[in-house]
Amino acid sequence: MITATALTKRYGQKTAVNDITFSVRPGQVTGFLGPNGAGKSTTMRMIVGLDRPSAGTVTVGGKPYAEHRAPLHEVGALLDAKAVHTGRTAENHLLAMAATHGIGKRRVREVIELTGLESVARKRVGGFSLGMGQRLGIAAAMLGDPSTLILDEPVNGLDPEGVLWVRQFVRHLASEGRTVFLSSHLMSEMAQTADHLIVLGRGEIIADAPVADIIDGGTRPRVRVRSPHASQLAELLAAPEVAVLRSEQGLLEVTGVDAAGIGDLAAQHGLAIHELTPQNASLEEAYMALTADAVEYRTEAVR
Ligand SMILES: Nc1ncnc2c1ncn2[C@@H]1O[C@H](COP(=O)(O)OP(=O)(O)OP(=O)(O)O)[C@@H](O)[C@H]1O
Repeated sequence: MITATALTKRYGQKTAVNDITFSVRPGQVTGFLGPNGAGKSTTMRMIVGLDRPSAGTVTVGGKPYAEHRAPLHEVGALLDAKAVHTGRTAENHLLAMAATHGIGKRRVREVIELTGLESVARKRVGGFSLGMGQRLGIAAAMLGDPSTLILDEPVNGLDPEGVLWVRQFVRHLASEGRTVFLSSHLMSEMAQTADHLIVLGRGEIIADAPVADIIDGGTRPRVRVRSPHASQLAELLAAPEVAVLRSEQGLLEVTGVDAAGIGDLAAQHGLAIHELTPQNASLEEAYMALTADAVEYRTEAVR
């Protein structure tokens, strides 16, 4: 369990994290989202004691990170996967880390197996692919068999197989009752991996809710309608609460009426319909709507 209370971090004039209060609960995967510069990494660094809060507190398992006698058993973190001594082999890197924390060789072998690094364990980390580096970072985070895992962008740059592996791995960790807190910019991945989301914008919390609630709350259901009478149908659908978008000849994207309503209306007027598909709301859309006011660098639409 991670508990942040009125947590604030200022760098000179810049307030990176502004008075945020949240909990990350055990037994589920909590995603941490937000535009670039929103304060995610700063928050994660404060959780593991790498940055000191300017105000407020953050605890893991009831205590600030630094007050745990064996912090690696409490929290495992992957914050910068590239921050590994490149001349060492993966195994030696893990053995060195284990030794400084009183962790035995057996656990090193276990985490190597757990993260699928057996075949490359004796190779130098300098020659590792990004995916292998991420696995090694996760192996290091797992060394102390911690009850809380904090992973900053664990799927960054991974191929689809690596992404799937991370997803299954973190879901498994949560199912064991651990607290899993991870950040990512990949919305579709987050939608499949996380149970709960905390969304940050300009250092403040803009959403803290189950994934399903965020998706439902941020988007209105849409229906895709294909008809040779699209124009006529669009006129019939016109109402203050209805939005009809014409993206191409014969195709309408309708919000404000469900598929049954559209189908019935078309039938009443004898209009043929060739397609009537309710569109699934996506986390990406909900996220864009939520963070529209919080992005530092807005891009113009590509024309
Ligand atoms: N050491 C520092 N000194 C000064 N400003 C900093 C420092 N670290 C972070 N910042 C600023 O604090 C803000 C939050 O940065 P942070 O890296 O936490 O954001 P983030 O949400 O992790 O972004 P990204 O998605 O780009 O990784 C940014 O405006 C950043 O420039």
